[in-house]
Amino acid sequence: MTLASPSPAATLADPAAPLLDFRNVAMTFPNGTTALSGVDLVVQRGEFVSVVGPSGCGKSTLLRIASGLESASEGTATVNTDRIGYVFQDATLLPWRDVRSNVELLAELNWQPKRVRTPKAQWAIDLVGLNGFEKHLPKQMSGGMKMRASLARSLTLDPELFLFDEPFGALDEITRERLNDELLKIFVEQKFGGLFITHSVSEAVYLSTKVVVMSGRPGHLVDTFEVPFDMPRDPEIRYTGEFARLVGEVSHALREGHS
Ligand SMILES: Nc1ncnc2c1ncn2[C@@H]1O[C@H](COP(=O)(O)OP(=O)(O)OP(=O)(O)O)[C@@H](O)[C@H]1O
Repeated sequence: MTLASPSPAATLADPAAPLLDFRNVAMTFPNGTTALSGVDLVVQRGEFVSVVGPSGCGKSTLLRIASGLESASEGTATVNTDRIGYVFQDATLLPWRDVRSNVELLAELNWQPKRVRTPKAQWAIDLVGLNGFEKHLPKQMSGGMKMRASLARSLTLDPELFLFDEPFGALDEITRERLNDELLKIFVEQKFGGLFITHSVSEAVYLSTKVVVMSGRPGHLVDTFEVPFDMPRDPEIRYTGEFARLVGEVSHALREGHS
């Protein structure tokens, strides 16, 4: 699903400030479960940060706090924009709407007039490679196409901060790699800040400018890796020794943080 944030925990107006700035963020739910503790995390404009960590360590909770859907129980969670895109693993398109009207949905809910939202939706449809499929219903689309439509729906709001909760987790390997390349192309063009949750270390390294590794619950950051490969990223980088080495280092940190 794609969302525009209602209102993040705190917002600043300073354009030089990081898009997202978490300091010592902790989250304990009313039932006593502590999902996060002492999380410090910054996402700057033009940074693509992936988070990897064991199941249940609080990754989705982190995104929900960033989006304003949850409030941190301790620390400060500052988001320096109200233009937030949110893409979930499930594309959650409305089954009775075709691609075009699904993509227009958020703009419609944001009261954008049709003369503005229709060309904007077409721009987003073109950007994600769904040109020619505007009249297709979700039941006529593959998982990859639905995810493209979900991305396009969020792009209509020109997000400055894009939150991704395992968007490609349910897709086959080839479709996932293709969508990774398309997302990177959009990232390079649109220059948003990205916060991307994934269980795939190689996906994290391929997409990101920075990979952070979380410990088991309560989740906190145990390691950060700067990714040295240039943007736009050459797909062939995936098959190099340098790439494999970095994937190995992140996987090792993940295992250490888990034990
Ligand atoms: N609303 C809630 N109330 C109580 N506990 C919750 C709530 N939401 C999440 N939790 C718990 O907080 C912990 C972190 O959940 P979260 O979904 O953030 O983890 P995750 O790292 O995204 O997991 P996964 O990788 O399996 O998707 C889990 O133990 C989960 O059961």
